[in-house]
Amino acid sequence: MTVRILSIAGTDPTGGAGIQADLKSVAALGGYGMAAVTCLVAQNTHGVRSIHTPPVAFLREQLDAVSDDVAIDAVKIGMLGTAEVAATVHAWLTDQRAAGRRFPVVLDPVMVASSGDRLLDQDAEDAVRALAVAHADLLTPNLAELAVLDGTAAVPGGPLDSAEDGDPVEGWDRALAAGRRVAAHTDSVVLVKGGHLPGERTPDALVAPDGALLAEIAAPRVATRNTHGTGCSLSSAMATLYARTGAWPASLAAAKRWLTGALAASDGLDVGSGTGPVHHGHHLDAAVDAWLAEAGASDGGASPEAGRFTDRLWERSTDIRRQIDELEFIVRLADGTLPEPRFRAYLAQDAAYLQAYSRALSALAASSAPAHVRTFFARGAITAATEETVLHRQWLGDDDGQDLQIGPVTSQYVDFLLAHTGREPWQVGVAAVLPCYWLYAEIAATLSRGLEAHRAASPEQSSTASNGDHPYGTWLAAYDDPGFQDAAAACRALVDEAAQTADEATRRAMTTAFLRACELERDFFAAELPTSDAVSPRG
Ligand SMILES: Nc1ncnc2c1ncn2[C@@H]1O[C@H](COP(=O)(O)OP(=O)(O)OP(=O)(O)O)[C@@H](O)[C@H]1O
Ligand SMILES: Cc1ncc(CO)c(N)n1
Repeated sequence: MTVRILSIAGTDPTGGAGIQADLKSVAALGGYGMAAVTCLVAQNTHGVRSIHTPPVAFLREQLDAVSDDVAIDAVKIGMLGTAEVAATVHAWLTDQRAAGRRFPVVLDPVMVASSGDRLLDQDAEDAVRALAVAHADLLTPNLAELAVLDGTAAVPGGPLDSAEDGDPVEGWDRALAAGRRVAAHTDSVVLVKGGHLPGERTPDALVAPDGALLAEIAAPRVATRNTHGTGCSLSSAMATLYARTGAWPASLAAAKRWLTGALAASDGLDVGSGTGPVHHGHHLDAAVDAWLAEAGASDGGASPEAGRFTDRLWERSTDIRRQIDELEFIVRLADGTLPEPRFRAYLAQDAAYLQAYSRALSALAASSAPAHVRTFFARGAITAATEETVLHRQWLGDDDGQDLQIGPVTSQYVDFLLAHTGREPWQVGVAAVLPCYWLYAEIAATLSRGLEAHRAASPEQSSTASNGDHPYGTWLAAYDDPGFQDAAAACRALVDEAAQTADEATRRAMTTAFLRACELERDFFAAELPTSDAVSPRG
């Protein structure tokens, strides 16, 4: 059944936060969104300009108009602004309960905007606390709001003590402790959010009134400044998913997956010049593209000449790239905790892959592509066959790979490349090999951040060895090399050029080949490999 979710919140005319973000989030997660406005906020991605609060009697009329007519499956409460508004919502909820209408209530205790602007009167804090105690099932404060609810905003040892700077682990422990106190006091589940902690991780956790830790999720921090409205969006997502499932931990797991994708795709939006919004409907792009393609329209509805073809490829690969970033293999490769046999097994497959890859690039060098494209890939074929193989030999010893068992993903990827570079138009071939350059260049950047964190954690090593004592430091450094990054940028430019010479059907084949290659890159990292003796240790 489609769940009916009512948001009670303030507005954001730029659509990134407040009620506008709530409606988008509810729709993105398959719910039916409704909204009653508490106050109108003149704001944009730079901050709040002014706030207009209509008479609260009118808010009550809006709420009654909804509840007199529609069965509500969950309520999300956002910005309340004043004590009077909070009391009005409080009274409406009390009347709903008295009338026997029970629905879950998610309260996002909005107090300060991400721009730093205050969104709640000082004297309204008590009214919000009272609302939390009486009616909330889930509270979703950020660290600053948690400190206010906890009454420890300026207290040493409170949750804010190490926010933004300081030790993230210690800060997270303090936040969890404050979350437990607030959960007990309000008899609500509290979603403790680590978005404002320093460091590479953005942990989130659910704590119950009895102090139990119901769930903890350590998602990687998405490198973007576009975080406007993440709190609004997450709390609406939680209301929608809980109405569907009745389970907070499952709701959080699904909501975080969606939100991480929305953050990752936010750079594809061009909304405002400050702290931009997230792309709520990022997962819908593919469906719309498919409908348009069926209708005979051009890719994505945009004219083929508008923007770079590879920008759209990048956007379409957002989900796959996020899945790669979240792979245990990648996370542990970055922090150096990947077991060495697993790394060696991967490299052995990669060595086999590179030999075939070199043949695929040679096929492009022998294709009907323009001369400068053919020379680029002729050089690439040599590089793949030599430099990268040398790197592998450092790790795999003199093992020539004769008795190596080629894994199923390796053969899939190799077959895919050889088929697309030999038998398809050259434009499709260059799109098929692009992920091997571009995704690796991007992942290398992510991994080298892991390497830097590692170096920072063991400074005494970094002065003597260039890569600290990170076990895979030399390997990581090779892909972060400027030469490799340049080759990736050049390959991307050739794909853009290829797209300009291609007809619509070929462009579609290019997109399909690129996305398939991205999936194969993901599967290659994720493959379960036998850590067999066929891979002999380095001599
Ligand atoms: N850069 C990021 N990468 C990944 N997740 C993030 C990032 N920034 C915020 N989040 C996530 O977004 C959610 C909202 O967290 P945050 O603590 O930023 O809330 P907030 O301050 O209430 O948001 P708002 O900016 O809307 O006021 C959390 O799940 C948090 O982990
Ligand atoms: C209306 C509204 N609610 C919440 C926030 C917090 O991001 C905001 N900026 N605006």
